[in-house]
Amino acid sequence: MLAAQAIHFARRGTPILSDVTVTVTPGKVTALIGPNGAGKSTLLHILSGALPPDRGSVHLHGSQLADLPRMALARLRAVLPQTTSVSFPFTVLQVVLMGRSAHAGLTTRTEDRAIAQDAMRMTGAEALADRAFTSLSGGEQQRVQLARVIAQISGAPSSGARFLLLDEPTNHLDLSHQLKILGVARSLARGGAGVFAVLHDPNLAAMFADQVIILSKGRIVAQGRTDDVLRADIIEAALGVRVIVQRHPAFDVPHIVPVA
Ligand SMILES: Nc1ncnc2c1ncn2[C@@H]1O[C@H](COP(=O)(O)OP(=O)(O)OP(=O)(O)O)[C@@H](O)[C@H]1O
Repeated sequence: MLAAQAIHFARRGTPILSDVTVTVTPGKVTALIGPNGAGKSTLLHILSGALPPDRGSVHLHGSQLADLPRMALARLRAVLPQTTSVSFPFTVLQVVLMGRSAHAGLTTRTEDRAIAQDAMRMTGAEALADRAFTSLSGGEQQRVQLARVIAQISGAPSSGARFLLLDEPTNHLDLSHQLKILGVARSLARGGAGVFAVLHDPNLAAMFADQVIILSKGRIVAQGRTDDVLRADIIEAALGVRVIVQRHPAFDVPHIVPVA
């Protein structure tokens, strides 16, 4: 279990997060949605341990994040940031293998290479393995970074569930790859991982998440089962868009139609 309790965070005296309590549950996909500037990335950074909250606590398997050694933390949770930069022309395989450094240090074992290959296969990046990362398109780079974080939490069983924290994982992806990547996230969750994903499209949240959290102006306005949270009144109040919520024609999930 990865749990943030009563988080408060401010920058230069401006509150960014106020009294935020969330739980990322192993076996489930939790989607975080909310308008631009709501504090979603900030919350993800706090959940990852990269940013200490001003008040409140974050626990992973019962330990305070700040008490976990960095390498142990890196083996238990991987983070896909909103933007990543690789300036040296590493190959795609080298970038994905960087995800294994928390397990193998600077050496590459046969199993790390196999895990990297598997992760690249999952995200449709295997054909790119020998390309220079810097030569890839935005969507290709995103799929490689996703393979890197999947590789980071793969491998021999750990003492507890692992967590994937994804900030807009569908960024730059075409529709086919959006569905593929979120399908991979869901199957990793079905395999026992806890997945926390910042998403902008409530329909993708409806299709792939088990739980949805809506953040607005640094406060949680709704959280719970997808069906309970993705309601027209809640979405309209939080996102400021008039919507009609129907049932999806193909799946038993909400389908949100914006009304201009
Ligand atoms: N380093 C910083 N210094 C000052 N303000 C910051 C800093 N980082 C973020 N903020 C502010 O904190 C607020 C929340 O930012 P955050 O990136 O968490 O929002 P978000 O919900 O992820 O937004 P988006 O959907 O646009 O990515 C915003 O008003 C942002 O301008």
